[in-house]
Amino acid sequence: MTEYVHTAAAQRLIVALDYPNVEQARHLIDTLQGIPCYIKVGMQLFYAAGPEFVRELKEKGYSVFLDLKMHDIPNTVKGGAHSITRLGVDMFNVHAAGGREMMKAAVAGMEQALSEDKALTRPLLIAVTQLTSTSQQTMNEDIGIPGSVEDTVVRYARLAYECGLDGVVSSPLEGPAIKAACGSSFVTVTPGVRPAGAEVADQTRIMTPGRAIAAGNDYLVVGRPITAAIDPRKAAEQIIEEMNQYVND
Ligand SMILES: O=c1ccn([C@@H]2O[C@H](COP(=O)(O)O)[C@@H](O)[C@H]2O)c(=O)[nH]1
Repeated sequence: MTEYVHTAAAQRLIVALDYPNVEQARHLIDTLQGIPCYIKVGMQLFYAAGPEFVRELKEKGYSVFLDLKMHDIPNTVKGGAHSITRLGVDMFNVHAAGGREMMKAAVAGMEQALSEDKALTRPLLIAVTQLTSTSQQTMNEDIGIPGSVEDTVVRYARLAYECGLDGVVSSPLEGPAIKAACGSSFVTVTPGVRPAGAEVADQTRIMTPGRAIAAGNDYLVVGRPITAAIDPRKAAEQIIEEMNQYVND
């Protein structure tokens, strides 16, 4: 089989399968066949389809980000991290707002699963900082966190780093500040990506695919600009081409 033309860029695109059922999700997967992108399964699809669909994606050879954003007491998150790691996903997440003990418990749950089953590969465990739909005003006035979004995101990133996590979810705008604070190998996974002219919808902290990669972010999460496009494959390929201009193969 010939290798996909922009493999290095495609492997840094995470396509969000935000669908209500497996039929629609499978249809998109078929449409994207041959593109070596990451696939993200979030709450909508996981609550409808469960772990079986995650296993199906793994059997098809995809790298899978299970985006369940755990945020609960440490003991519960430890158990959740254990179960998720046993599923064999490549990336999963918790909310940094759950705090130090909760994030350490997530690491412990993951490590327990890895010690029980040596066939498992260690997933990336990342922490959500401030949702990309959250504006400066919302964070200050509704949520009640003072200061700038960037400072809050970096504070959460530092805490996640101290707890042994591999990286964070943030908007692409905060990527450079996170890397400066936590080091270049601390992974940034960035939703809030919109090609020029695309509908912004509920996202508030956004960047184009090219600028997000040029800013040094590791993975770009893209949902509706692909899933809601008239031609999703073409939309994905255009995004990958734009990313590719800033990726060193
Ligand atoms: O801060 C966050 C954390 C997660 N997401 C998820 O990423 C995708 C983005 O989808 P779009 O359609 O491209 O907006 C979606 O699955 C979110 O749950 C996020 O947007 N922001």
